[in-house]
Amino acid sequence: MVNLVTSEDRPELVRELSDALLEAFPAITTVINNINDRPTPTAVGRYEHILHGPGYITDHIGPYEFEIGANAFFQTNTRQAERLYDVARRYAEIQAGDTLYDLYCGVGTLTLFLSDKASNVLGIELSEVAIGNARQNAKKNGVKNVDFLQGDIQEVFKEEVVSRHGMPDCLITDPPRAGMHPDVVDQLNKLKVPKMVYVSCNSATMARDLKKLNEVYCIEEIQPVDMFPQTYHIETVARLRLK
Ligand SMILES: C[S@@+](CC[C@H](N)C(=O)[O-])C[C@H]1O[C@@H](n2cnc3c(N)ncnc32)[C@H](O)[C@@H]1O
Repeated sequence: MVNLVTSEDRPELVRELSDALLEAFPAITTVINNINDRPTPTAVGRYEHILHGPGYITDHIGPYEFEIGANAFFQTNTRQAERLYDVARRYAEIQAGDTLYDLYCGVGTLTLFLSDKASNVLGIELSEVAIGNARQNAKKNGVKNVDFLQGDIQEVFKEEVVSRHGMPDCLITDPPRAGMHPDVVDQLNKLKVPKMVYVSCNSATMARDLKKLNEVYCIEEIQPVDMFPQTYHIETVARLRLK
């Protein structure tokens, strides 16, 4: 996948560049143009044009195949991602009939990975592209016991959602580097989920959130996973249980 991020929407220029890239690198399967006309250094545009191919790539984690758009999150180290998800699965201790929530679910990776034993799984995610990919990924992998909600966790993860989808027996949270918004942490403390698994790529914000969650939950175990070899970055998984 090649994602051309431009500050202007100039189809005649990007088309020429896209054609040249496709000729020089025949292995490219899809080319996208994200138009970011805001003064921010981000690769996620306000909108995108698909210049070539389906607009997504596919990758595998465990037995599952995932479609991934340019604006959707996917773990960069696919081989280690399976190990990370194995730790999350071990910590979640899902029993037959369990209801599971997957907050910040991306393209539904953990949602599908943990769906086999659970009775139903709800994934919540901000990115429209990622949630579109997640729904498609569930269909593609024949997983029928999952549901996805698009929106900001802070807005969406409210009592109405719990009354509609059922009280979770276990909840996975895998927020971005900034960690969880304080309101989301408060909501988790209020909800009193029996088991929780917190996956994080930023130990500092995770420590901040765990300190608050520790008012209501015991932190039973923490396992680092080396997702970023040769760097000081580390992914961390924590197992929490209601006190
Ligand atoms: C670290 S990724 C985890 C994705 C997924 N669990 C995985 O392993 O592939 C964090 C995800 O949170 C989403 N996100 C960021 N802020 C959010 C918010 N306020 N509400 C909902 N989702 C959010 C991002 O789009 C991203 O997909």
